[in-house]
Amino acid sequence: MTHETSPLNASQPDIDLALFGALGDLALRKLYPALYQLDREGLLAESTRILGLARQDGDNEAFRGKVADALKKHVQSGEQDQDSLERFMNRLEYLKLDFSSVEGYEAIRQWRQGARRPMTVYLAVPASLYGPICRHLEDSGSLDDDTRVVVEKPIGHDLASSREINDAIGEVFPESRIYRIDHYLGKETVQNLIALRFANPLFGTQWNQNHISHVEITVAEQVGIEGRWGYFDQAGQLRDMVQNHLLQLVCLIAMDPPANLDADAIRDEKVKVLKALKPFTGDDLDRNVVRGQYTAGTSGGKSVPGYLEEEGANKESRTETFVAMKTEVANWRWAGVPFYLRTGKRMPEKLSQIVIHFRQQPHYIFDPDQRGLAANKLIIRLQPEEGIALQVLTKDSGLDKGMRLRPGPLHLDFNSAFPKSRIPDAYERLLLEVMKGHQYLFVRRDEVEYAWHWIDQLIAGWEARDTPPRRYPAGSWGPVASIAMITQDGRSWYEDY
Ligand SMILES: NC(=O)C1=CN([C@@H]2O[C@H](COP(=O)(O)OP(=O)(O)OC[C@H]3O[C@@H](n4cnc5c(N)ncnc54)[C@H](OP(=O)(O)O)[C@@H]3O)[C@@H](O)[C@H]2O)C=CC1
Ligand SMILES: O=C1O[C@H](COP(=O)(O)O)[C@@H](O)[C@H](O)[C@H]1O
Repeated sequence: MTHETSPLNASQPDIDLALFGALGDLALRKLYPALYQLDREGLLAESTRILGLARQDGDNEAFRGKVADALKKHVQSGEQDQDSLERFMNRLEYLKLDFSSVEGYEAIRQWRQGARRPMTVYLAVPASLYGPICRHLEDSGSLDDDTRVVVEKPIGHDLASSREINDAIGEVFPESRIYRIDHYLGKETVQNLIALRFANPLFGTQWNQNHISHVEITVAEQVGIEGRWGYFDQAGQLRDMVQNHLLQLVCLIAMDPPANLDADAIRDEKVKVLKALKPFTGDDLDRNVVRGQYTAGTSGGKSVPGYLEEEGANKESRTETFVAMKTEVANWRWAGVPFYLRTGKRMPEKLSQIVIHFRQQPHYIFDPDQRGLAANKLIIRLQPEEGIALQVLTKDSGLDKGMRLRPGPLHLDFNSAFPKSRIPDAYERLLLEVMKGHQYLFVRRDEVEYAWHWIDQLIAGWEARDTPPRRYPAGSWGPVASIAMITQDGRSWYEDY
């Protein structure tokens, strides 16, 4: 191992990886860097091979050149060492293939001939190809009984299309060998939610409507749509971010304790949360959901175009780039506790955090002027830096202060608290878990479908109203209405960044 302490559990699952969409954005920007890091950490078996499949002309050498360029760009220079790079490059092979036709798949069967290790097939391609690729793999005799398939989000556009895609994959693979990625589940702090909630009685006993007044989730992105107009305009922020990432965060915060850490025990509890999400009805939608679209503004000190001026834009588009909502998990634990969610593109900074607001003490004995001081908050920061802070009230120090209170954090910054361990990227964790055959960080079919069911009713309400999104300038925290939505409840978005 070339690195100090690996936060990933050291073992080397021996697999072959067939990567469809091998020259696409996701592969180049996320998957090779993650695989390289696993290799560098000593977590890929010596015999593991990686077959890149794409439709561009090319051979192994040209392919390795492209991957090397991607690693140069996307791996920190201090983490690029010659031995690891060379070892990684030697694992790579290339096959030119048109995925939509069974012709050519025979080459995958040949590649696998004689290999004893199981194959993982990673589909980094549009979801419309998931079914055809699985079918062609099966028909060409390229699959074994232990082949696993990894699919990316979004699975479909709504409940009906996600069912079709899941059916098509399910004709070839049983659920136990399907790994649906939601990369937020691979983020270190997201996994820490499980440890935090279920390993610490301090929180476990307080985690309900008796002690928590409300929950906030912000997933703010500084980027715009990064040249992905074609995809994004069909999706919008609700489908792109809320249907998957934000709802997964809601599930992990709201779920009841699973009986154990088995994948299905956890996923059963998450499904119960999705089923308990209150649907939006009638005026609820106007009051409790805000859609926004960014206009020209400033991002990172530079002028940036509005959504409708992005390359390839349809000037009439009403697609939302921002959503804020107030929702509720209607069950025994959470009844009456609002969950405020917001996510948007072109916000002032990249910031993902969950804030759990605890209730005030029932009887207050301090200076009445200080009554407004906020009660305890637990701030769980996913990015940019990962950490957990508990906002507590303590006595202000000094002889002349009497019993004055002062809010301050009890703070756990993962980078400084555990300086020896590098925090792995979400894709490293997820790829390793697939290779090990662990499904607990992957989304089960019924989770995807209940999430779509809830999103579909929200979209149907929007469509029935046909109101345009509210505008917000790039570089702002979204439409003013999203601030009004929370202030009307006497609260505000937590802004002590
Ligand atoms: N990029 C990201 O950050 C994220 C992506 N995802 C998901 O990951 C998947 C891949 O996304 P992304 O990498 O961005 O997409 P890209 O379009 O960048 O990559 C897809 C790749 O698949 C290839 N491809 C498409 N059709 C065929 C075909 N019939 N035969 C052979 N090759 C084909 C494309 O080739 P060609 O270039 O020749 O068209 C392209 O290289 C999608 O499902 C996306 O929703 C999920 C989360 C984030
Ligand atoms: O899945 C997606 O996620 C990214 C945001 O991911 P993050 O890890 O950078 O927070 C988002 O930009 C993209 O539109 C979406 O498809």
